[in-house]
Amino acid sequence: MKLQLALDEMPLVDALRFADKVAEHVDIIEIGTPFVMDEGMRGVREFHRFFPDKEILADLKIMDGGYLEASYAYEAGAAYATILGVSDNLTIEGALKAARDYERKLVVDMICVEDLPSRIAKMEEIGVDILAVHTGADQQAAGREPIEDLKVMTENAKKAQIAVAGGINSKTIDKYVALKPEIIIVGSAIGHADDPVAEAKAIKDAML
Ligand SMILES: O=C([C@H](O)CO)[C@H](O)[C@H](O)COP(=O)(O)O
Repeated sequence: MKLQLALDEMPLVDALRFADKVAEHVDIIEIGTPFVMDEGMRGVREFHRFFPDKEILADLKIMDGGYLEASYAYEAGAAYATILGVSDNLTIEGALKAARDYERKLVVDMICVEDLPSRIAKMEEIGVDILAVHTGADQQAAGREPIEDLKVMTENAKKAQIAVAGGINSKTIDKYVALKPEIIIVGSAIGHADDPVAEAKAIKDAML
């Protein structure tokens, strides 16, 4: 089980310093969507350069132009790029072709997918690598969390690896670990913690 640290809100230099502090507890470093919007692929390139031993994920949340946009992430050194599960199947197939051409992985973010079981089946038919259950920041603010969607995912996914994101922290980690996803994604709980190293360590320790 891998811990993915989502870096969403920091300027590049602050994010590099921050990641350096918590890196020993982290397996995948995510260049989050707001970060990518702010810095573009420079963020991906710099993290790949400074953290050659970590896998880098570019959270592009692709919605169109699957091959081209995923290629940007892989060219910059990302091991993973993300695409939205609500995208057209042709877009997902294009991004998956890019993943195969670059020998990297494609993560489908299932945020806002209404019929999870049927979309999971379609994504597995297309052959995507990883399916991510995700309760977004705005839904979190309305009191929602991803545990029920994760249960649906674990009951329905047959081949794809599973990731989960959405406000997970050291107090809630155990119930997510119990469902055995391959990747647990944590952003604000570590990024906003008084002691980010202790929070990252507590989360990673719960996964061991
Ligand atoms: O993907 C994310 C969100 O859409 C902002 O881009 C976050 O990186 C992801 O949800 C993890 O962050 P937390 O929910 O704060 O743990």
